[in-house]
Amino acid sequence: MKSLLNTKSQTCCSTPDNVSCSSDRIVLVGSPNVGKSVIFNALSDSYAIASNYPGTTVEISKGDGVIGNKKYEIIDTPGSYSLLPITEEERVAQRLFFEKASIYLHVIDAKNLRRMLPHTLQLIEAGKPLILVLNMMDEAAERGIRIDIQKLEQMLKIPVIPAVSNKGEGIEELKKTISEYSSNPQDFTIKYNDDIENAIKDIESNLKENYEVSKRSISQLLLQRDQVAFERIQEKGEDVDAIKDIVSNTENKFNTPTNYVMTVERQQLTNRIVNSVTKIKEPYLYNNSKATESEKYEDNYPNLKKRLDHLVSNPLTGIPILLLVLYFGFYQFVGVFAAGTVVDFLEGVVFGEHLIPWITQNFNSLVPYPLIQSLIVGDYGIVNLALTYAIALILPIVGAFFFVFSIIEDSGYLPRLAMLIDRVFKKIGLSGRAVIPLVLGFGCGTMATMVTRTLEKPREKILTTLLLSLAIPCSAQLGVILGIMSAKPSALLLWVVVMILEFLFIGYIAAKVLPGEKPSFFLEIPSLKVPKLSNVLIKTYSRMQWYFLEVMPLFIIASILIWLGKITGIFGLLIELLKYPTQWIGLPSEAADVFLLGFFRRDFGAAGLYELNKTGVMNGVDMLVAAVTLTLFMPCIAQFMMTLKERGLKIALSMAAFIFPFAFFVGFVVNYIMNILGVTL
Ligand SMILES: Nc1nc2c(ncn2[C@@H]2O[C@H](COP(=O)(O)OP(=O)(O)OP(=O)(O)O)[C@@H](O)[C@H]2O)c(=O)[nH]1
Ligand SMILES: [Mg+2]
Repeated sequence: MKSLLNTKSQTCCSTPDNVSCSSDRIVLVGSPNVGKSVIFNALSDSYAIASNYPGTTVEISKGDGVIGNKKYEIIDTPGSYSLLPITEEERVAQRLFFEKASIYLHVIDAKNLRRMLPHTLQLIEAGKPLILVLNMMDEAAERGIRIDIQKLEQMLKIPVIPAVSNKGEGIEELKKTISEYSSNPQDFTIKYNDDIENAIKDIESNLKENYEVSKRSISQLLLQRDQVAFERIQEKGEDVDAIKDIVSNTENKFNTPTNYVMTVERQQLTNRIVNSVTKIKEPYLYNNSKATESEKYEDNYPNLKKRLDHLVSNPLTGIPILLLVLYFGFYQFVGVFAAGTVVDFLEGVVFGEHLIPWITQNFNSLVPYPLIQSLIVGDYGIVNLALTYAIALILPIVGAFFFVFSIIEDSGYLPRLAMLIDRVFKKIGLSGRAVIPLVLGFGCGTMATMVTRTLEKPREKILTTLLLSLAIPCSAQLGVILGIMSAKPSALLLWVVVMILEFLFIGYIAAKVLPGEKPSFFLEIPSLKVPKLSNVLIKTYSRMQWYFLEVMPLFIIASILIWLGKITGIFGLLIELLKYPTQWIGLPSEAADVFLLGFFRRDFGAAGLYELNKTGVMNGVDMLVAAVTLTLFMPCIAQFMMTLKERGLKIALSMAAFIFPFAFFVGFVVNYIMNILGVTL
């Protein structure tokens, strides 16, 4: 699967003369949502999505950048809180830690120094060439926090650069510091208690090989039973058993896990540093010495934002606001405007009246072979099906969705929505964290399946992947369904109700059946921000580009497969077979075509439904049943491949085996109930 992000990499040969050819690396690390991707974008020639919610970056992205007159490979990593990873994407960042890098940039949020500095201390101890970027200085200032940068530099013995990276402030200074950086390993150590120190020394003396990080630092990781560190020393052929003995002996000396003991001591040192370098301005100072750090900040949060924050987070006002966002953002803008007005114009006028007749005519006169003609310009040919659907139908809908989604994500609304929904989600075995991949699923299920990496527990990942495959329609499908059914609002409403019930029902049952640990909910809540138009546009563009590159080849492959299926007769046979379940759920047999298309892509099927609707063979109830069945249907090929990649063959196949009969079963039940009640729509 292609990376979500552009990874342009040039060879040294293409470097201009005045730029030295080097493979030096700059690695950006730090907690989620501190601005790493914004800085990556400023330093490199590539683009990584930057959003106002934690866990935007789930894969490493690479780009090249010229700083001073030297060329660097720049690497953006998923957020990680410390050197000890918990989630999968933190592990991604950690693996890189054992590789060579010329410079590490630790990006932290200046208003959360106390929480983020322990990670800096770990990086310094690892002997990595390090620059500390104190980002979000504007928000720190807003809360009355003053940081003495020079003093912090002296205490840590590394360069510290204050920045407001989304406004470009501090970037030039950062570049200058990078180009002047002379990588002297720092002689900075945190002194732990004697038992820990002795264990560290013992482990160090057992490590015979050379590493890219200090032995002291590896020993500390081993002492905390870090998996990646153990993998690393095993690869190098060290005496793992002897080291494990030291680790267990040390653990026996404490009542609490070694990891905890060390974290507390590191935090104490951090507190001493933070107390001596920061000042909170008087008017902002919270007059309660027992208040926690976050409570103090809470009090310093500007008033308007605080009120708005309260409105969106409190269920009484939050739920109506959510409904308004859904109605205007998704129904009106994506459904009515993009899937209705824009698609009608593009598909009906631009493609239908001009482009397709023109291409067909010219092609047919140039290539007089009917077989080839049907492949290229036939009803299901590449031009009619792949190009028209991908460009005139799907692209505007996906674009509109990502435009709205980018505004929402940039404002910081998503994590608040996660908090709001957490309680309901607990009942279906999920945590509020799952809101982000699930909402993203309304855009593109493939992308969303990848984002399930940000979830903590395997069980929650499986559940979310299943719900994404089963119950969440992607924007292309949603757009088409909204477009068709907006003519029959009651059918649309019923469709929404059936989907919600089914989502909750499957979630509830799956949560009961699936073994595994339940998720805890911990999500950092970023500040509310006014979304920046340029940021929203560039994000929408980059996601559309990704979607387009992902979709286009699949559409073309699907067209070819359909063509092959048609000329070999396999297609006809499959349609005949599919007619049984189709009729069983009360639909006209023509709908079998739609379901077969749905095999190739779910939105493809929805587009088929759109065509079928135009012929007028289906009534309101039929449309409802078809839309329900199709939404539940197997996801598109791309999403299936991603599920396979993220969850493995066994789980992906089990999901598929469940989804197919289940979709028809629900279609049957809906049709049955409608008939019994004598509903006409
Ligand atoms: N106020 C303010 N906002 C910033 C600053 N730098 C970045 N942001 C915003 O903070 C949010 C997070 O930025 P990202 O670059 O996505 O953060 P990240 O560290 O890559 O996050 P993950 O990929 O989730 O780990 C975005 O909305 C940025 O526009 C800053 O200096 N000040
Ligand atoms: Mg990022």
